[in-house]
Amino acid sequence: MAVAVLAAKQSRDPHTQVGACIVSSENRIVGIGYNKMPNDCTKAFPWDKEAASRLDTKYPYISHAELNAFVNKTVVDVRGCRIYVTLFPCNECAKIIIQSGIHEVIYLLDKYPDKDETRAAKRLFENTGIHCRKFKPKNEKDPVDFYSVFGANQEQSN
Ligand SMILES: O=c1ccn([C@H]2C[C@H](O)[C@@H](COP(=O)(O)O)O2)c(=O)[nH]1
Repeated sequence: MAVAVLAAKQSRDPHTQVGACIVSSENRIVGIGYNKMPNDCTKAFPWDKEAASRLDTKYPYISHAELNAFVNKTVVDVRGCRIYVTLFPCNECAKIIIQSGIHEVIYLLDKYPDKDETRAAKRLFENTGIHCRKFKPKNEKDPVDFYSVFGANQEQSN
């Protein structure tokens, strides 16, 4: 999860930085990603959350952290791997996780539990038997500030 947090810090999304790290059954990191605009689109698209038209917001354009971790993978097959994500995956990312054969999702924060995208993702994971668990730092002295990507007090709210 520390690697996913570090990846999230690369994101230019001013509101929510997300990191993802795919790990093999032999505990090797095989893919890292963060939420970003697609290559060569960095300057052309807005980071706004709201606008008169959804087409003028960031949402239709962002390439999500999980997709980028999958695209960046260093192995042919990620079947049997687990994925560490700083944010509970949306339904589109859930589909990528399922289709790629990843069998476990470890998330840091479930920031949007009431969004349809999150609820659909949970249904997808439940139906496919993909195990999801919230990441728990091993102890308070852990040198990584896992929640720094979300700002203060996010840990308590979930
Ligand atoms: O599974 C997911 C869901 C979302 N993201 C990214 C997409 C956006 O850049 C942010 C969410 O922005 P908000 O301003 O918090 O709505 O998270 C992702 O990478 N993976």
